[in-house]
Amino acid sequence: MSLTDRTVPTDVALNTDLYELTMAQGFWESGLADTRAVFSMFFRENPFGGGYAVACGAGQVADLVENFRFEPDTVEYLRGLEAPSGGPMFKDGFLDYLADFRCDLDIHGVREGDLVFPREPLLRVEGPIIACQLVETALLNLVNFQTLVATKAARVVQAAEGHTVSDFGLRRAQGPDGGLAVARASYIGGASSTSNVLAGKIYGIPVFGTHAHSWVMAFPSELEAFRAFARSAPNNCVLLVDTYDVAQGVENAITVAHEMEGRGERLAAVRIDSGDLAKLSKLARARFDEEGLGYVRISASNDLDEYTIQSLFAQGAPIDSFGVGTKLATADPQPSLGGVYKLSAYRKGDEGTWRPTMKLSEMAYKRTVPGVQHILRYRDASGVPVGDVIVDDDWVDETRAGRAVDVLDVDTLYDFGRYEAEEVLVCLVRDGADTGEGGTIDEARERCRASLRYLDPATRRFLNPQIYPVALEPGLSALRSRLAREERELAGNPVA
Ligand SMILES: Nc1ncnc2c1ncn2[C@@H]1O[C@H](COP(=O)(O)OP(=O)(O)OP(=O)(O)O)[C@@H](O)[C@H]1O
Ligand SMILES: O=P(O)(O)OC[C@H]1O[C@H](OP(=O)(O)OP(=O)(O)O)[C@H](O)[C@@H]1O
Ligand SMILES: O=C(O)c1cccnc1
Repeated sequence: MSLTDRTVPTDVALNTDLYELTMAQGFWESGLADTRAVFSMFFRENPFGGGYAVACGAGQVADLVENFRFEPDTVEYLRGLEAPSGGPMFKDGFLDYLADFRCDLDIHGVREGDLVFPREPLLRVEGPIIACQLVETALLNLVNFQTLVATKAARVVQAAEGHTVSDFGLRRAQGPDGGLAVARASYIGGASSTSNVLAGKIYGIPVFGTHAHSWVMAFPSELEAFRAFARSAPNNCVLLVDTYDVAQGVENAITVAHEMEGRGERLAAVRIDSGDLAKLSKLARARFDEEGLGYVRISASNDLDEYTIQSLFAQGAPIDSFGVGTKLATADPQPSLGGVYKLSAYRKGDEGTWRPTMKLSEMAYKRTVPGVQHILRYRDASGVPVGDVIVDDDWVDETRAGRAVDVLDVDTLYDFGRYEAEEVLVCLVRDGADTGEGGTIDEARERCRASLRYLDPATRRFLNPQIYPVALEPGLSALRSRLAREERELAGNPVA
């Protein structure tokens, strides 16, 4: 695998499921390739039972689209594929088409670091249906995982109450690409640094590290190990004090801290990686303070997540920073966001208007939202978001401005008329080219911080958070009900 300045592998066009190519060949052969389509990428539930998700991945969408090419060696690989019942999988004419293919799409998306809620379009992809279909898997792959991890990171950072969090997850991440995505998404979600040096080089994320137990075990005694580390890394000295016994480890760190002071240096911190982190951090804090070493910080690690960190502070643990690995990198306990990509409108030939489409599932919960959707976020006078409304400009009910109908329950109505609204989606890609609206990861990180600061604490809390209103503009809601009725009638089941 080659790693470049993006997380997506170089051959982005093949970073897909086979069926996208099979369908693309079908669209090409049926003369449908240029039918205009709109797809919406969304998820149905906030991850981790929380009240929000942090959008992440949109900043890399333009890069993906601009590099979406079928290079000659890729085309030759596809030419060599055999269908299960014999013969070539792909036709020569289609492969010639792919060789000249340009991903001529317009893509709108929720900016990285912005909050996003169930059923609203995280991405809206518009263009020839063949191009929309070909990018499906790669877009989901890019946005699903990073949104999940950015949300996890935001929760961990929220629990850390202003104390720093470092991503330590590379060793437990889902492969090298997964580790990079974790570092990037964690940083956007609010982590201050990563132990992943490649992520530091590629994305400019600050890197941070201490030392392992093996360092201590490689010396005849812990004190000698600490002394050698302090000599070798005096400006970056964090000593791991739990290899044998934390109380003794702290005493050894105190000895070394005093020796460092004699050389005009400072011990930065100690790290505790096992045992009762509340009890041991209090012990360490008390001893450093008694020794006039109040500047030595206390760092903790060991299978941490938002709940353990919250509990540690509830116990009064004087911990200054956290290293969080496994549970961040694997988005424990929810391994996937479950984001999907659904056709929401299409337009044939030179038709001037879109035909909205929806998927009517047996479960109302799985019913999609039709149309060319965008999101209005309403805020109260102090900037707190009070609700999001999904709008299709072609289906607005002018008589009910500011009103909205809950996305899951048509009997729940909202009136946002007295609030200010802002557009949530930005145009990331226009005619296949980067608009520059994706922004930098530092901007995304700041956006996430600000968004969470404004979010109602009732929606932000971990336990039984208040559901943030996501609604449809009344015209779009009426359209959705009509399409559902028509689809049921077509299926011969008008009352279901
Ligand atoms: N005071 C505490 N309150 C709540 N959870 C804690 C506290 N101290 C530690 N934990 C968490 O409890 C879990 C288990 O801790 P424990 O001391 O058993 O570590 P361990 O993994 O068994 O130790 P080792 O790393 O030596 O194998 C970890 O997730 C740790 O973060
Ligand atoms: O606990 P995490 O959140 O995953 O953070 C990363 C862990 O990785 C390191 O130890 P490693 O797992 O290699 O060994 P250990 O568990 O025996 O300390 C480090 O000491 C952390 O405990
Ligand atoms: O630098 C550290 O302390 C570190 C990095 C990765 C995993 N565990 C610890």
